[in-house]
Amino acid sequence: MHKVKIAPSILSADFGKLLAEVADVERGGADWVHIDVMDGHFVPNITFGAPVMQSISAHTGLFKDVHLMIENPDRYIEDFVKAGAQMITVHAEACTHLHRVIHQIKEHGVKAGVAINPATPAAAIREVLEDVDMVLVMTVNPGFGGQSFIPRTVNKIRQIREWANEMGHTALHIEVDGGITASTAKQVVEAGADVLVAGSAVFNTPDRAKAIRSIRDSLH
Ligand SMILES: O=C(CO)[C@@H](O)[C@H](O)COP(=O)(O)O
Ligand SMILES: [Fe+2]
Repeated sequence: MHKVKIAPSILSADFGKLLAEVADVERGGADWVHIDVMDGHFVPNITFGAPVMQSISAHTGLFKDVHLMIENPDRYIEDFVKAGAQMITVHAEACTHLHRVIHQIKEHGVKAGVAINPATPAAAIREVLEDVDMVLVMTVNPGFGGQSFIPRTVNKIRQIREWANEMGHTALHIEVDGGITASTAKQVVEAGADVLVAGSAVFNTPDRAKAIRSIRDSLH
Protein backbone atom coordinates (compact mmCIF):
# COMPACT_ATOMS: atom_id res chain seq x y z
CA MET A 1 0.00 0.00 0.00
CA HIS A 2 1.29 3.46 -0.91
CA LYS A 3 1.68 6.32 1.53
CA VAL A 4 -1.56 8.31 1.40
CA LYS A 5 -1.19 11.40 -0.76
CA ILE A 6 -3.09 14.66 -0.39
CA ALA A 7 -3.93 16.46 -3.60
CA PRO A 8 -5.47 19.92 -3.11
CA SER A 9 -7.83 20.82 -5.95
CA ILE A 10 -7.23 24.30 -7.31
CA LEU A 11 -10.91 24.54 -8.26
CA SER A 12 -11.44 26.13 -4.84
CA ALA A 13 -8.35 28.35 -5.03
CA ASP A 14 -8.43 32.07 -5.80
CA PHE A 15 -7.85 32.10 -9.58
CA GLY A 16 -6.66 35.70 -9.32
CA LYS A 17 -3.52 34.54 -7.52
CA LEU A 18 -3.21 30.96 -8.65
CA LEU A 19 0.58 30.70 -8.47
CA ALA A 20 0.63 31.94 -4.88
CA GLU A 21 -2.20 29.54 -3.99
CA VAL A 22 -0.32 26.54 -5.42
CA ALA A 23 2.89 27.64 -3.66
CA ASP A 24 0.95 27.90 -0.41
CA VAL A 25 -0.27 24.27 -0.52
CA GLU A 26 3.17 23.10 -1.66
CA ARG A 27 4.71 24.72 1.44
CA GLY A 28 1.81 23.37 3.47
CA GLY A 29 2.70 19.73 2.78
CA ALA A 30 0.59 18.77 -0.25
CA ASP A 31 1.87 15.81 -2.29
CA TRP A 32 0.10 16.44 -5.60
CA VAL A 33 -1.80 19.35 -7.12
CA HIS A 34 -5.16 18.40 -8.62
CA ILE A 35 -6.15 20.34 -11.72
CA ASP A 36 -9.85 20.25 -12.65
CA VAL A 37 -10.60 20.91 -16.30
CA MET A 38 -14.31 21.37 -17.16
CA ASP A 39 -15.85 22.05 -20.55
CA GLY A 40 -19.44 23.09 -19.80
CA HIS A 41 -20.70 19.99 -21.67
CA PHE A 42 -19.64 16.91 -19.75
CA VAL A 43 -20.25 18.91 -16.57
CA PRO A 44 -22.31 22.08 -16.10
CA ASN A 45 -19.32 24.29 -15.32
CA ILE A 46 -16.30 25.71 -17.15
CA THR A 47 -12.84 26.16 -15.65
CA PHE A 48 -9.74 26.53 -17.80
CA GLY A 49 -7.63 24.70 -20.36
CA ALA A 50 -4.03 23.77 -21.09
CA PRO A 51 -2.62 27.34 -21.36
CA VAL A 52 -3.62 28.19 -17.78
CA MET A 53 -2.30 24.87 -16.60
CA GLN A 54 1.01 25.51 -18.35
CA SER A 55 1.50 28.74 -16.46
CA ILE A 56 1.11 26.89 -13.15
CA SER A 57 3.31 23.94 -14.18
CA ALA A 58 6.46 25.93 -14.58
CA HIS A 59 6.23 27.21 -11.01
CA THR A 60 5.56 24.13 -8.92
CA GLY A 61 7.42 20.98 -7.99
CA LEU A 62 4.16 19.22 -7.04
CA PHE A 63 3.08 16.21 -9.08
CA LYS A 64 0.52 17.50 -11.59
CA ASP A 65 -2.68 15.47 -11.54
CA VAL A 66 -5.08 16.51 -14.30
CA HIS A 67 -8.76 15.58 -14.03
CA LEU A 68 -10.40 16.04 -17.41
CA MET A 69 -14.16 16.52 -17.09
CA ILE A 70 -14.59 17.04 -20.81
CA GLU A 71 -16.22 15.22 -23.68
CA ASN A 72 -13.96 13.50 -26.20
CA PRO A 73 -10.81 14.07 -24.13
CA ASP A 74 -8.66 12.34 -26.78
CA ARG A 75 -8.57 15.68 -28.66
CA TYR A 76 -6.72 17.43 -25.84
CA ILE A 77 -4.30 14.84 -24.40
CA GLU A 78 -1.29 16.19 -26.26
CA ASP A 79 -2.00 19.78 -25.13
CA PHE A 80 -2.08 18.76 -21.48
CA VAL A 81 1.07 16.67 -21.80
CA LYS A 82 2.83 19.70 -23.28
CA ALA A 83 1.42 21.80 -20.42
CA GLY A 84 3.21 19.56 -17.90
CA ALA A 85 0.64 16.94 -16.87
CA GLN A 86 2.11 13.91 -15.10
CA MET A 87 -1.17 12.03 -14.59
CA ILE A 88 -4.12 12.49 -16.94
CA THR A 89 -7.47 11.09 -15.88
CA VAL A 90 -10.40 10.79 -18.26
CA HIS A 91 -13.98 9.87 -17.42
CA ALA A 92 -15.21 6.45 -18.51
CA GLU A 93 -18.56 8.13 -19.27
CA ALA A 94 -16.90 10.61 -21.67
CA CYS A 95 -14.98 8.11 -23.83
CA THR A 96 -16.48 5.98 -26.57
CA HIS A 97 -13.16 4.13 -26.92
CA LEU A 98 -11.85 4.16 -23.38
CA HIS A 99 -9.09 1.59 -23.91
CA ARG A 100 -7.74 3.56 -26.86
CA VAL A 101 -7.67 6.85 -24.93
CA ILE A 102 -5.86 5.27 -21.97
CA HIS A 103 -3.17 3.94 -24.28
CA GLN A 104 -2.99 7.28 -26.08
CA ILE A 105 -2.16 8.90 -22.72
CA LYS A 106 0.46 6.28 -21.89
CA GLU A 107 2.12 6.62 -25.29
CA HIS A 108 2.98 10.18 -24.28
CA GLY A 109 4.96 8.83 -21.32
CA VAL A 110 2.61 10.12 -18.62
CA LYS A 111 0.46 8.18 -16.18
CA ALA A 112 -3.13 7.36 -17.10
CA GLY A 113 -6.20 7.38 -14.90
CA VAL A 114 -9.86 6.57 -15.39
CA ALA A 115 -12.65 8.25 -13.43
CA ILE A 116 -16.18 7.10 -12.66
CA ASN A 117 -19.14 9.17 -11.51
CA PRO A 118 -21.17 8.18 -8.44
CA ALA A 119 -23.88 6.54 -10.60
CA THR A 120 -21.40 4.51 -12.66
CA PRO A 121 -20.73 0.98 -11.39
CA ALA A 122 -17.18 -0.21 -10.72
CA ALA A 123 -17.72 -2.82 -13.45
CA ALA A 124 -17.49 -0.02 -16.06
CA ILE A 125 -13.70 0.09 -15.60
CA ARG A 126 -13.04 -3.63 -14.86
CA GLU A 127 -11.78 -4.33 -18.39
CA VAL A 128 -9.22 -1.51 -18.30
CA LEU A 129 -8.09 -1.91 -14.70
CA GLU A 130 -4.78 -3.50 -15.60
CA ASP A 131 -4.09 -0.75 -18.17
CA VAL A 132 -4.41 2.22 -15.83
CA ASP A 133 -2.15 3.71 -13.16
CA MET A 134 -5.10 5.15 -11.23
CA VAL A 135 -8.84 4.88 -10.79
CA LEU A 136 -10.58 8.06 -9.66
CA VAL A 137 -13.76 7.26 -7.76
CA MET A 138 -15.89 10.40 -7.72
CA THR A 139 -17.42 10.79 -4.29
CA VAL A 140 -19.67 13.65 -5.49
CA ASN A 141 -21.17 14.38 -8.90
CA PRO A 142 -18.48 16.24 -10.84
CA GLY A 143 -18.78 19.92 -11.70
CA PHE A 144 -18.44 21.86 -8.47
CA GLY A 145 -16.42 22.08 -5.29
CA GLY A 146 -17.95 22.14 -1.83
CA GLN A 147 -20.52 19.34 -2.25
CA SER A 148 -21.30 16.62 0.28
CA PHE A 149 -19.57 13.26 0.21
CA ILE A 150 -21.77 10.39 -1.07
CA PRO A 151 -21.22 7.43 1.31
CA ARG A 152 -22.36 4.69 -1.11
CA THR A 153 -19.25 5.26 -3.22
CA VAL A 154 -17.11 3.60 -0.52
CA ASN A 155 -18.23 0.11 -1.62
CA LYS A 156 -16.85 0.78 -5.09
CA ILE A 157 -13.44 1.73 -3.68
CA ARG A 158 -13.33 -1.56 -1.77
CA GLN A 159 -14.40 -3.53 -4.85
CA ILE A 160 -11.81 -1.91 -7.12
CA ARG A 161 -8.99 -2.44 -4.59
CA GLU A 162 -10.05 -6.10 -4.29
CA TRP A 163 -9.94 -6.60 -8.07
CA ALA A 164 -6.57 -4.86 -8.31
CA ASN A 165 -5.11 -7.09 -5.59
CA GLU A 166 -6.53 -10.20 -7.28
CA MET A 167 -4.80 -9.29 -10.54
CA GLY A 168 -1.55 -8.35 -8.78
CA HIS A 169 -1.87 -4.67 -9.71
CA THR A 170 -0.53 -3.50 -6.38
CA ALA A 171 0.81 -0.21 -7.78
CA LEU A 172 -2.72 0.97 -8.66
CA HIS A 173 -3.64 4.30 -7.12
CA ILE A 174 -7.24 4.82 -6.11
CA GLU A 175 -8.07 8.49 -5.87
CA VAL A 176 -11.21 9.92 -4.29
CA ASP A 177 -12.57 13.32 -5.19
CA GLY A 178 -15.42 15.27 -3.67
CA GLY A 179 -16.39 16.10 -0.11
CA ILE A 180 -13.11 14.84 1.35
CA THR A 181 -12.49 16.34 4.80
CA ALA A 182 -10.99 15.27 8.11
CA SER A 183 -14.37 13.59 8.79
CA THR A 184 -14.66 11.56 5.58
CA ALA A 185 -11.03 10.69 4.76
CA LYS A 186 -10.53 7.72 7.07
CA GLN A 187 -13.34 5.57 5.68
CA VAL A 188 -12.13 5.92 2.09
CA VAL A 189 -8.54 5.09 3.03
CA GLU A 190 -9.72 2.04 4.98
CA ALA A 191 -11.61 0.96 1.86
CA GLY A 192 -8.44 1.19 -0.26
CA ALA A 193 -8.05 4.77 -1.50
CA ASP A 194 -4.54 6.24 -1.35
CA VAL A 195 -4.91 9.66 -3.05
CA LEU A 196 -7.24 12.18 -1.41
CA VAL A 197 -8.34 15.20 -3.42
CA ALA A 198 -9.45 18.07 -1.21
CA GLY A 199 -10.64 21.36 -2.64
CA SER A 200 -12.76 23.41 -0.24
CA ALA A 201 -11.37 21.63 2.86
CA VAL A 202 -7.94 23.06 2.02
CA PHE A 203 -8.52 26.28 0.10
CA ASN A 204 -11.54 27.62 1.98
CA THR A 205 -9.45 28.08 5.09
CA PRO A 206 -6.61 30.56 5.62
CA ASP A 207 -4.11 28.07 7.10
CA ARG A 208 -3.59 25.49 4.35
CA ALA A 209 -0.81 23.64 6.21
CA LYS A 210 -3.16 23.12 9.14
CA ALA A 211 -5.97 21.92 6.85
CA ILE A 212 -3.69 19.39 5.15
CA ARG A 213 -2.31 18.24 8.50
CA SER A 214 -5.78 17.75 9.94
CA ILE A 215 -6.79 15.49 7.03
CA ARG A 216 -3.57 13.48 7.46
CA ASP A 217 -4.02 13.25 11.25
CA SER A 218 -7.61 12.05 10.84
CA LEU A 219 -6.29 8.85 9.23
CA HIS A 220 -4.75 7.51 12.47
O1 LIG B 1 -13.47 17.34 -9.63
C1 LIG B 1 -13.95 18.00 -8.74
C2 LIG B 1 -15.36 18.50 -8.82
O2 LIG B 1 -15.92 18.07 -9.98
C3 LIG B 1 -13.17 18.21 -7.54
O3 LIG B 1 -11.79 18.03 -7.72
C4 LIG B 1 -13.53 19.32 -6.60
O4 LIG B 1 -12.69 20.43 -6.71
C5 LIG B 1 -13.49 18.84 -5.19
O5 LIG B 1 -13.88 19.85 -4.32
P1 LIG B 1 -14.30 19.57 -2.81
O6 LIG B 1 -15.48 18.65 -2.83
O7 LIG B 1 -13.10 18.93 -2.16
O8 LIG B 1 -14.59 20.91 -2.27
FE1 LIG C 1 -11.39 16.71 -9.57
